[in-house]
Amino acid sequence: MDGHNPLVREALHTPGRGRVLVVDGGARLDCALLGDQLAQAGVAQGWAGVVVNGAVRDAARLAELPLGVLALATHPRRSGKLAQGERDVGVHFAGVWLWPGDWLCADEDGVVVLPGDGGPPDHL
Ligand SMILES: O=C([O-])CC(=O)C(=O)O
Ligand SMILES: [Mg+2]
Repeated sequence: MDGHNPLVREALHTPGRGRVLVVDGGARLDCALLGDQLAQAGVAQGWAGVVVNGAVRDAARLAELPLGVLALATHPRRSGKLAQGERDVGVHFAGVWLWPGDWLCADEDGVVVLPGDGGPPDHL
């Protein structure tokens, strides 16, 4: 999504049903794709967590919310507001593919991915 977060906003305003939102921000560290307002919306919609391959902001407030948030870094600058990017697709970062339907187990040390039934297409 290259520094723009409207798709994150859109996702977190839909029912989470206990799921984790995975956001591939291309490891950009110069703007925040998530902050306390979007995280609060995610809590209200029943999301369990957000994993961001990029940066977040409002870190002190994020830490107080009942939402698991993992990111590469914090950065105070808000992201752009163009509706760029894709939703409900596989993403590849940190050497791992993640697919819709995979299970994520996370703690303070990191994330383990367990394959779900969404799976990669046969050609991968
Ligand atoms: O508005 C944004 O782009 C991110 C943010 O600070 C928030 O969600 O509170
Ligand atoms: Mg904010």
